[in-house]
Amino acid sequence: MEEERTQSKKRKRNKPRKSQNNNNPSHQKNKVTHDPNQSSSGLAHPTKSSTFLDKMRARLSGGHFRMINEKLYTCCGKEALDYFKDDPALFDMYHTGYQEQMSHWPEQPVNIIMKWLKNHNPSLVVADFGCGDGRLAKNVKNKVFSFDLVSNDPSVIACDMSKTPLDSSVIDVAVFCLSLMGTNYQNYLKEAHRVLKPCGWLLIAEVKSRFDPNTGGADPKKFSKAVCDLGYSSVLKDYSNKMFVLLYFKKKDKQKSEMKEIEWPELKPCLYKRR
Ligand SMILES: C[S@@+](CC[C@H](N)C(=O)[O-])C[C@H]1O[C@@H](n2cnc3c(N)ncnc32)[C@H](O)[C@@H]1O
Repeated sequence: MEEERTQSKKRKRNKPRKSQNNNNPSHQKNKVTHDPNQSSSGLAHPTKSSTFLDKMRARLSGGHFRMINEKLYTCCGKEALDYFKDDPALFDMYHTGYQEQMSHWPEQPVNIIMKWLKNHNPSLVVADFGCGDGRLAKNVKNKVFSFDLVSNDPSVIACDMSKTPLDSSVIDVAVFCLSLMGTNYQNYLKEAHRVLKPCGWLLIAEVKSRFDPNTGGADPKKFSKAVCDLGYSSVLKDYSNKMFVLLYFKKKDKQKSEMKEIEWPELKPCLYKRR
């Protein structure tokens, strides 16, 4: 019972209250609010207090983002799916904060993956696992199946990416761009292996600190070995970017008939600091 109460407290801590959802335009649409900075002419004066309010709003929004981000890194895919099903507005809140964080990165990994695809045959069929706003699909000529926990766009398929609706061996390139978030991340890579054709590509972009053993991150060699044991060959590891690593694997042509137990290293959550 005590355990249950603690769990329930934890659940509450991991969820911003729905009524606090000031950042979601859909929640604001039908709301009439009184803004003390609004003059009788209806034009807002950029007063000191509006700057203060803006700062407070930004702080609240940043806090919500960090809370949702931590939740996604500390639960399995099924729980993450239920979390957003319960309140889809949290997904917009997460992505507003995520875009804010990414705006401070000198280079976005999704752009590198776009360039890679543009340098390869556009007939390659792509699956974007954890596609976010589906930017990859919108910027390449390839046929892209985009998956995420919530779909705000008809081109995005909402699902837990450990179980996509794709048939086996239909994909040429599987992309995970900063999306190995769940505690069961290995199930996402297994799903990618199932849907990839023999010799298909697996491209992984991940936050560098998650693969830095000096700061509590996983040993990249152990991660790479686990992926190879699943049935891939490592083709290239690119550590040149300050913020993220890019790992390129190819699915083996022939799979071993008996699979040995794979030792997956734990991937630490990527928690963003308050700015
Ligand atoms: C950090 S964002 C990156 C988005 C996009 N790939 C990019 O690079 O801009 C990670 C995305 O993975 C999604 N995600 C995490 N776990 C997932 C799961 N189990 N199934 C589907 N999507 C998932 C999140 O909802 C989020 O949109």
